[in-house]
Amino acid sequence: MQTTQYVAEILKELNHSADLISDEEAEKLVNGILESKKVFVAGAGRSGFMAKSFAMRMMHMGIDSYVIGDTVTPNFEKDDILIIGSGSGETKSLVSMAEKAKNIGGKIATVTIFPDSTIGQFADITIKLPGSPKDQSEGDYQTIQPMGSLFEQTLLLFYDAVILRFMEKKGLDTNKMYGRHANLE
Ligand SMILES: O=C([C@H](O)CO)[C@H](O)[C@H](O)COP(=O)(O)O
Repeated sequence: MQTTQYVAEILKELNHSADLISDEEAEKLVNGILESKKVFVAGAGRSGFMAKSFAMRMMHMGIDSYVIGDTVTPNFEKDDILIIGSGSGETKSLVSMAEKAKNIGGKIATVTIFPDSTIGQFADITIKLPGSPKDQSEGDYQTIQPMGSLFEQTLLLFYDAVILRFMEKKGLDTNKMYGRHANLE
């Protein structure tokens, strides 16, 4: 198959994924962000790249958003929300982070393929995305892509859709947001 045909196949998979996401669950995340003082995002590997993109757009909207692991990330407190994107819901560093955040008392949200996973059990808000985990022997979802690629792409699209929903609720537009974009790059 040619590369562009693979692009078309990936888009077909993503189109199908979009139909399987719950708006009710998504709205809980939007409201959770709205009600929180600071917003922390976390994810490992490729899921972590999507989290960084999400944090950047939240910053553009004027939200106090931070990526776990960055040097300037402050302390997590009771009024804050931690959003963990993890296909498997079992990535060890994220499990212990979720446990710690739970003990501190803030809100935990997770975007995952497996709501019953260990991270899912710590979460107050769970958004289930379709896809296959990185160890494809642990899922039966059909995808032509390796490991968790479909989940990770869906995660980025989902985060971008949450941004659009948030912009709609707050009456924000791209020009207002661009005013906050880094001007020393
Ligand atoms: O980087 C990743 C890998 O390439 C899988 O496709 C994962 O995003 C990383 O290992 C985190 O895994 P999950 O927590 O299960 O998303």
